[in-house]
Amino acid sequence: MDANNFDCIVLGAGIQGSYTAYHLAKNKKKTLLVEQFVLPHSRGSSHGHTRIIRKAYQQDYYTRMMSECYQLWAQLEKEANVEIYRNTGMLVVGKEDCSAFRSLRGTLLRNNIPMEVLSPEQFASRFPSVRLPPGESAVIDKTAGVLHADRALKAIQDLFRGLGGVIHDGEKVVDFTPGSPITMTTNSGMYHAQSLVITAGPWAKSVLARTGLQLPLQVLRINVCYWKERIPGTYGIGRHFPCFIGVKQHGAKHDIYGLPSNEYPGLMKICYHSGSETEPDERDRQTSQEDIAILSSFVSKSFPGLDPTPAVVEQCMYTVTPDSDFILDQHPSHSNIIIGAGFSGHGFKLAPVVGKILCELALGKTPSFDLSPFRITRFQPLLKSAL
Ligand SMILES: Cc1cc2nc3c(=O)[nH]c(=O)nc-3n(C[C@H](O)[C@H](O)[C@H](O)COP(=O)(O)OP(=O)(O)OC[C@H]3O[C@@H](n4cnc5c(N)ncnc54)[C@H](O)[C@@H]3O)c2cc1C
Ligand SMILES: O=C(O)[C@@H]1CCCCN1
Repeated sequence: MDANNFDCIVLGAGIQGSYTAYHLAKNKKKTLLVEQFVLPHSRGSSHGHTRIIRKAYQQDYYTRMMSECYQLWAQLEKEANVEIYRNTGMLVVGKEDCSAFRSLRGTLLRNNIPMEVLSPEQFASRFPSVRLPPGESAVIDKTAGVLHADRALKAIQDLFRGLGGVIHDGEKVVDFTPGSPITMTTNSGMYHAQSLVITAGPWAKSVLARTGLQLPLQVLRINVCYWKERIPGTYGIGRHFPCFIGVKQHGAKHDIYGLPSNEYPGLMKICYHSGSETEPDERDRQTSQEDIAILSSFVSKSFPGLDPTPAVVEQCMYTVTPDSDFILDQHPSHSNIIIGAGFSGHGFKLAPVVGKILCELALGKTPSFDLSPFRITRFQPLLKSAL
């Protein structure tokens, strides 16, 4: 078999593409994973030390997918012999009359997820360093915690290589011709494969536009802010401080979320679940600070033990769909082109199952989960191309 012929090519080595490639290699498929940047890199959506993992979701289908994700993350830890998940629990705080807050709590209850409902008195005694605004309620998702993201990405790529998978990094896909096989051209070679999985993160829209498919994806630049503890360790992972999601608190349009201080000692990560629109290659030209102003006000009201000016600001990108649900589907005109896109700022924890589903689609197997929430046809009225 020619060295440039593969069963499957995966375009994009973020967490979704890397997990897909791993599942394909486990299925004994000759797989090429192509990445435009030299690995590891910090120009997409999967870099950084930490991500939240949780079962608390508004929709049952994500909570159900998470059960298998926890098993697959544990399997990765075992196979790679690295710690990836750390249980911390996660506080969900919001108003009783907020439907998103009630849905999160309802999903936990309905699915028998280990959880706790805290009265304002219990909250004050358990979390004296956090102010719960009057009229707000809190629950804890006890399954939640922190994923060590950079470590996870490296681990899955190493395992993929160990299974005989091929990674070409620093190689940008510049063109591909649908067909059987598909022909893919990069800035340094030409390859053929029976199927192609596109997991291009913020570049998905422009990559797919080459096939005439215009997906309603919006790329947002996210300021990843770290805030200095006045007394180091107050909100520390070592003191079992949990992750949190503040559901539209203090009138904010979007959620605010945080992770205990860990990767940068004495600094707690608190971010806004939205940002400013950008082109992925222009990320650093976007300098809006609107979200930081919202966060500063939130920190001074709710986290009195933090200095309300961020000590470190890093950047990352979300690729969001109109309904914040993922796109996991076949290309409408080319069934051997599979699309994983639009992870809308919450896809990392789900990557083990996303990778499994994309692998199943690439191999023409029946997917293990109901994909109706993730189908491209839900955007039919928005799509410009003829499906
Ligand atoms: C600040 C922030 C906080 C987040 N918090 C959480 C969280 O707490 N929990 C959670 O579960 N999720 C979270 N997420 C979301 C999660 O990180 C993303 O959903 C996930 O990383 C998306 O991965 P991806 O593989 O789709 O994209 P990416 O990581 O961007 O990967 C796509 C890759 O494709 C490559 N590529 C693109 N075009 C080409 C080309 N033409 N040729 C070759 N390569 C190409 C890119 O270079 C890139 O490496 C967060 C995201 C951000 C930004
Ligand atoms: O996926 C998550 O768990 C977080 C929740 C808050 C926003 C960012 N993503």
